[in-house]
Amino acid sequence: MATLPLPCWAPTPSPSQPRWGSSAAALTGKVEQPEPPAAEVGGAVGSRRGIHSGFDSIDHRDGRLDHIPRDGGVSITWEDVWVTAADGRATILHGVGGSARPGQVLAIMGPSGCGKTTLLDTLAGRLDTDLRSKGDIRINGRRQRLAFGTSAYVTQEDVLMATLTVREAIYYSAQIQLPDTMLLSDKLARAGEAIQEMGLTSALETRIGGRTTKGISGGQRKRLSICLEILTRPRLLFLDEPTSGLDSAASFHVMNRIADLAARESMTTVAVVHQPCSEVFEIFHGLCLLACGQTIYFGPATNAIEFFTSNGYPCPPMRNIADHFLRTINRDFELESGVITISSKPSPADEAIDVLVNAYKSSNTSENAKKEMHDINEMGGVIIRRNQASFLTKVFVLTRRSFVNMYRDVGYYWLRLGIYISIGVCLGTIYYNFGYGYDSIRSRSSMLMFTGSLLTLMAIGGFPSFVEEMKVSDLYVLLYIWN
Ligand SMILES: Nc1ncnc2c1ncn2[C@@H]1O[C@H](COP(=O)(O)OP(=O)(O)OP(=O)(O)O)[C@@H](O)[C@H]1O
Repeated sequence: MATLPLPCWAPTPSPSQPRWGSSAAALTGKVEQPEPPAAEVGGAVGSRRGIHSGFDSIDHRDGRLDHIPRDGGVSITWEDVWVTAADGRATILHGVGGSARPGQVLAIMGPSGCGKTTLLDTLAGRLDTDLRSKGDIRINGRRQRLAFGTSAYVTQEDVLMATLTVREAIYYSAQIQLPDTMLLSDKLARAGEAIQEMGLTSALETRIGGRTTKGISGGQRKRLSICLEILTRPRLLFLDEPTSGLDSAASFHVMNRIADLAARESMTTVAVVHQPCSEVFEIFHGLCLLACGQTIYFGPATNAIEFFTSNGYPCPPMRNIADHFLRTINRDFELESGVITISSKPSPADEAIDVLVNAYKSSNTSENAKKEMHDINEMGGVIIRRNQASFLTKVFVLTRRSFVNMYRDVGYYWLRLGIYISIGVCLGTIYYNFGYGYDSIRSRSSMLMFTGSLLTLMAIGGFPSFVEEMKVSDLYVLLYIWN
């Protein structure tokens, strides 16, 4: 075999996976799908020890992964991605590009409305139907859909069942998401690990709560949402504002744990982040800075400040560099504050965006980013499909969860039961002993009519609970069917 330069995150050669097997497959267009060992597919806790032993050292700050697990992780590249509204009136993303590699955390930052969530949705393949995208998005060098269980997405809005406790939410989720080949004790152990990783031990027995009932705090809700998604140890994790609602210490711990997990499990993490504190910013390996749908900077997070300084926007002393980036390119409030007038020249932020976008296009950073994309695409890689819980397990666990939910919902279950019993007693009293004559036929029909209408009307009362459950179920649909 010809000696090719070894990219920094190439898998350690082994008899079961030759170093260049996947790469060669990508180049020839054939994908070799070696039958993975059962433990690896299932992702059992026991198997994770095996995976861990597959890599010795990971320096996750400079992104060099000297050894990665045999299931070589998932890289994603995107080039010249455009997103427009279906009616053609607005262009949200203007030809953005970038890449993310296993073990790394890529932060997408930018002012509000610049297209961060749209980019995340485009990469995750869950763009709104009223938006159109074009561009070249590749998973391990190929245009392909992600196999089951490969990716997870934590949405901005936490979709959780209000009546469950934190422990129940995680345990039910573990039973539904993890494969039947995994022992229940292993599933619970995996859930325990995720609970510890997200620092939820103290809130385990607290109800989640919702609009009407107070439950866990906003920060704990966010951590719970992340916890539910990392149970399967996805290869690709998309996070939309994982630190919103968290104080700076909690933000740091959550992001730090996600970065550790990414490094340990060779997980590729792409996160939309709003205004990180300096400690959190230091955790990011890569930074994708957007403004008005255009790339201001894409490259190592550590080099971003140098890029701003060399283009005339140095960070003032004692200012958080993430704040500095966002302040420099935020034009939203300039109109209101009178900086922009109809006749005036471009505002300072418009000017900065213009300078930085052009500077980035002609910079070495942009060249390096393109080279990196090319290298990643050349590398290829095998995506191992994961097993999921069987249909029967899902039905059983979801039914059980639904009963627990209804049983604890006083309005939905107990109040309705009380109403049914009272109406039953009334009807029984009114129609008691009405005999078997011709007259009783009319009485029976009117009673049946009344009971039928009542049940139909009462069913409408359960609609809000049904909507809540649908939201949670939608998430599962995304997780299980969309994948
Ligand atoms: N379905 C849509 N149709 C038309 N425009 C849309 C649609 N979805 C989003 N937009 C617009 O696209 C722009 C980018 O939206 P997006 O949600 O990606 O921004 P963002 O950077 O994530 O903002 P924030 O940080 O406030 O969440 C916004 O101006 C928004 O109004």
